[in-house]
Amino acid sequence: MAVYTDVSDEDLRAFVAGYDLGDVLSFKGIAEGVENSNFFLQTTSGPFILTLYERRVREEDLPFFLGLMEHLSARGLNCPVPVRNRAGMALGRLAGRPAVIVTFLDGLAVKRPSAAHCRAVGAALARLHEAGRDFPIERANALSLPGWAPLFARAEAEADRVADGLAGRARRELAHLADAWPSGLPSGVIHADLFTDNVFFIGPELSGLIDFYFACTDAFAYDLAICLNAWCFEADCSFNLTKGTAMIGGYQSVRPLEPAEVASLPTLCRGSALRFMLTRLVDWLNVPPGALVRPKDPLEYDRKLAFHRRVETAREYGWMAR
Ligand SMILES: Nc1ncnc2c1ncn2[C@@H]1O[C@H](COP(=O)(O)OP(=O)(O)O)[C@@H](O)[C@H]1O
Ligand SMILES: N[C@@H](CCOP(=O)(O)O)C(=O)O
Repeated sequence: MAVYTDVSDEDLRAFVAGYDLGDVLSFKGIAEGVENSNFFLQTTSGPFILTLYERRVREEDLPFFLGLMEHLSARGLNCPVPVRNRAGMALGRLAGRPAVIVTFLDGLAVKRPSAAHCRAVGAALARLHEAGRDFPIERANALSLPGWAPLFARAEAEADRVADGLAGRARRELAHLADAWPSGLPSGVIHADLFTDNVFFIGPELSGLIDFYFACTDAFAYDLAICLNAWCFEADCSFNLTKGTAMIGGYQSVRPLEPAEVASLPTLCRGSALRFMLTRLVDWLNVPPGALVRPKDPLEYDRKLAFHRRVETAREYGWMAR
């Protein structure tokens, strides 16, 4: 359960009184999430989500995240939108943290995605990329190639305590990616964390996307690689080509990939796998005392990385430039 910061009833009521949301009916911490403290807030106006921004979120990035949700929603993408208080402000402060109330999205995350889910996610990702094209703010990806070595440095000394040889594998991967990382690919706003817990479905239909707090400006194909890693592997970390093909097909039904993007996918998948292995490793080794959080397994991404190392080209995956 990701609740790093407690909120007293008194503070909550005073905070909500600044909005036109009526009275608080119930308020409880949410048993999912890793990054921020999230609460389900029911008022006489309906359900909302209250988020207190924690450790990785820099306050200067909040206008990007909040503006992006408003921008995407205005272009027809179903995502939460920040609620403004009576002073017209979306961003407030609660329990010493930056805090925002956003609209509640109906739907459920899928635990075991099918190829049809993967296709729908691919299409939604491409729609997000298209809808973000005219978003006026840029935000560099702090968790791309230049960010990985400093991240690794925070975990290197203890990595082999988590798995034999992990430090060496990460070191070699960093060196490989420093040489092989592509540049000049089509870029724009990417979600950068579109995992299964951040996509909602109602029945078979994709109903909405949440959690834009890693969103940034980077290569569109890198976002697709993040999704391939998150959605198209089975529990035993074997890659499911049917799901991967469905996801890429869904993406291309909205935004055709350029040949250079297809050719770069294997490297982007390696980079994305290393990125999530490293953030999970750092989190695994640094759970804040008293935090209610279930850190995610870094070794899942070590295994995905091992798969990608064995498969070198888009042709070997069965991904052909179309
Ligand atoms: N707008 C929303 N509507 C409905 N549920 C939400 C919404 N935002 C967050 N949640 C719930 O809260 C959980 C954690 O949110 P998330 O943004 O993924 O947190 P974190 O950024 O801390 O990882 C989600 O898995 C979902 O269950
Ligand atoms: N998706 C990341 C962790 C970030 O958590 P989220 O709840 O914001 O998706 C991972 O799986 O490592």
